[in-house]
Amino acid sequence: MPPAAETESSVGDGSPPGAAETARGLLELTRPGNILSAGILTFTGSFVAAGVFTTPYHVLAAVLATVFATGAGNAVNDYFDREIDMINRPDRPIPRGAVSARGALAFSLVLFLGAVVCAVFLPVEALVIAVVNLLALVAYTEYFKGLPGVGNVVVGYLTGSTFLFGAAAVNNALAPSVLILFGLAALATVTREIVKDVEDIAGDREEGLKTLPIVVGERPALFIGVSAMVAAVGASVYPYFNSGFGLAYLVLVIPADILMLAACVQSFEDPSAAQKRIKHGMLLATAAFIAGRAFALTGPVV
Ligand SMILES: CC(C)=CCC/C(C)=C/CC/C(C)=C/CC/C(C)=C/COC[C@H](O)COP(=O)(O)O
Ligand SMILES: CC(C)=CCC/C(C)=C/CC/C(C)=C/CC/C(C)=C/COP(=O)(O)OP(=O)(O)O
Ligand SMILES: [Mg+2]
Repeated sequence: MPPAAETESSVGDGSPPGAAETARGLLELTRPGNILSAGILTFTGSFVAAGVFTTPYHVLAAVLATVFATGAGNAVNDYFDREIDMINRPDRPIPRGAVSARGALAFSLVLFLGAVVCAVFLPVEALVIAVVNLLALVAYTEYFKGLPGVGNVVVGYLTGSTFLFGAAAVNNALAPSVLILFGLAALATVTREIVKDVEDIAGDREEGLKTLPIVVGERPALFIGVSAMVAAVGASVYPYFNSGFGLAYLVLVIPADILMLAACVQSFEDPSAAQKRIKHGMLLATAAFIAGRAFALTGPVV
């Protein structure tokens, strides 16, 4: 398999991409849907932890830091994954020649710098989370992704940490309602990451990665993933009964739970469709968190 272009980029006919193709490729490297979702998760963490914001500029800085960090993590992941993606995802910007490997790396470094610039304005507890997360994002692909289950847990922590980060920006990172949202997002993300590893097993095996499905087998790995999702679904009623989230939360989170559990069953036959359906359920659950806090039962959310 010819290596992805390191310094020069060229599209299908060998000609260099135009400026528009390169710009589209750079935007695509950030995975815009993910950076938007991640920013919403951080905002939700602040919203759940503080309700009406006493420090709106800290919330804005935290949301922007999350957007930059997520974009940087996605871009540097595609840089390190450029050989695997020649097999698994040839349509991505680097393997298709829209962006050179070196260009993607430089772009990710600029985004990492943007995250740091935003994070330095935050309270120290939020700054600590940002530093840990940025180091984890740089190290993920090279050091954690190829270790069975470890990479899945790292991505699960990073996703769930957005709630902690938003809450830390308003000096309330350890609110029980925030901690439960962290756990729900982390567990559900671990499940989706395992399903994605089953989907990507061919390219990962060719690159010598020891992902969970490669080490323990696809079905045992999926059973581990389903167990994590069952635990998350079971815990998803906690915010309604113990944190003061209103009925609007249940009305939205129950369909989300059903959708994600159904996707887990589907993952044994069609992991590609299943991982996408899990993501849809996650987005519906995010709406449940926001609605639950917005229409909270009388009294504070704890
Ligand atoms: C049981 C229950 C109620 C769970 C709630 C789960 C929840 C709200 C999860 C939040 C997930 C979410 C909206 C994540 C968006 C932010 C993000 C960047 C996630 C990390 O994604 C890593 C993934 O490998 C990227 O792959 P892809 O999505 O295919 O680009
Ligand atoms: C709160 C702060 C400051 C940071 C958090 C940033 C967030 C939300 C990170 C979420 C996880 C994330 C974006 C990880 C980046 C690496 C990544 C894309 C992992 C999954 O990649 P692969 O395992 O290679 O799978 P694909 O490339 O096929 O998606
Ligand atoms: Mg990748």
